[in-house]
Amino acid sequence: RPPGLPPGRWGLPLVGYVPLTTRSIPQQLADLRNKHGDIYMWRIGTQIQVFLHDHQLIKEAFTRPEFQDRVDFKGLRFMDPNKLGIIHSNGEHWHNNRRFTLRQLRDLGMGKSKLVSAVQSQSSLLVQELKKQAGRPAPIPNTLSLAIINVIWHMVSGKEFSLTDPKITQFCQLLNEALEKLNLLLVPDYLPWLYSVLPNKVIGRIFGIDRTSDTRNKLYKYFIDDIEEHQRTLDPNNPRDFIDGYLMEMEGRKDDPQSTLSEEDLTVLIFDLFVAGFETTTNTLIWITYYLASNPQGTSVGCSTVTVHNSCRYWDKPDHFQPERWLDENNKFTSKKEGFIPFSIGKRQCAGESLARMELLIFTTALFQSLNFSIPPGNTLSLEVNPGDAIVSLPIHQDLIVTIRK
Ligand code: HEM
Repeated sequence: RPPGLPPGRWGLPLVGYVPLTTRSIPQQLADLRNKHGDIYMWRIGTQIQVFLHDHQLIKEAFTRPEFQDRVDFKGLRFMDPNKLGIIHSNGEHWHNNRRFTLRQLRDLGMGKSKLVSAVQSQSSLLVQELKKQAGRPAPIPNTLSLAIINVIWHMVSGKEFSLTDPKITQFCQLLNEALEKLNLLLVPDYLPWLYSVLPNKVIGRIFGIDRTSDTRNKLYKYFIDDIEEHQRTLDPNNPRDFIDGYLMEMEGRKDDPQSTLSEEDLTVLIFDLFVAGFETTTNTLIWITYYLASNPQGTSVGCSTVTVHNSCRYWDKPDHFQPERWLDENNKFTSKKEGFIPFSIGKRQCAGESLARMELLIFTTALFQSLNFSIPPGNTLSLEVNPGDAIVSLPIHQDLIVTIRK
């Protein structure tokens, strides 16, 4: 064990600390925090992972350049071999794409933009769909995922799919498949000695790398088709969307040897926007319906997924649903609070925060203006995190009853 490490879980040689428990990852992190304090480590496989649990500490660390680069996960290279786009890129390449993405998201989502109208129309379609299941126990329909996908499509390429178009259903399935496989794909990165005992081909087969590449190629096909169509129809005096913006920037810098812009990079960047913006927003909305179904008096809620959000240091009764904690002394809503960092802090903080906040506001308002959500009689609703996922805090899929508001 190297010196200077914080306390925590070390575990066995080669495999590290493997938790033999049904407790979810956030619950285990909370246990570790209670035992070891604000900084501790967990050796997962042979990789040492250090966790920080204090708002100020996180801020101090994540705003420093040393914490800006992504870990070089081999598993993720199967998704994106050249580390393009924004999520896996580093250095100048990442910096350029991040600046471009933030600017585009700001310009496309401003004021009463077409993007705001797209979010409003997708939320109305979802409400109509939910009305069809009024009065009977049923899970939140897949339409929610399709609506969130459509918002990102709209931003990226100025259009959206009809919800009955089989192309969007297939796209949604592919995206879910790619996201589900991410956990498995990363396993060999935590057990790197596997590469010296097994041929790459066998590792590829066991950990789903082959199948993930296939899923990735099918998803990329959607983006490549759209990029080609935009190249044919681009009017530089009237940029329509994210793709047009990128193509114009690429053209403007075509003689610049420092430029990192390319069609391939744009394809990965679009994929990254879906990876980062789909599951997060969809599941936050599902959590909102669950919390409101369990607490019919409630008015608004922010979904917290990390241990800081459950720390008594910042929150009185952190595990209680208390929407009034978001009101200041003058009863005014306040969205910024010490101990609330759902979009992270610092250099890598969420690039889509403004879009996500706009979507959450419009969808939540549309849903709760027309509908009530409740727990089916005789059932209980679990607000536990689905233990199967380590990356996003997924809710467990359960039935709710939708009632139409008079
Ligand atoms: C409720 C919804 C969302 C939540 C809670 C959320 C949260 C986060 C968090 C915590 C990170 C930092 C991850 C890290 O440590 O590297 C992140 C990164 C990112 N998010 Fe979001 N996000 C949401 C929605 C969105 C949306 C709608 C988009 C855009 C379509 C988006 C785009 C991104 C991108 C591009 C990054 C990577 C930034 C980089 O590596 O520089 N997110 N998000």
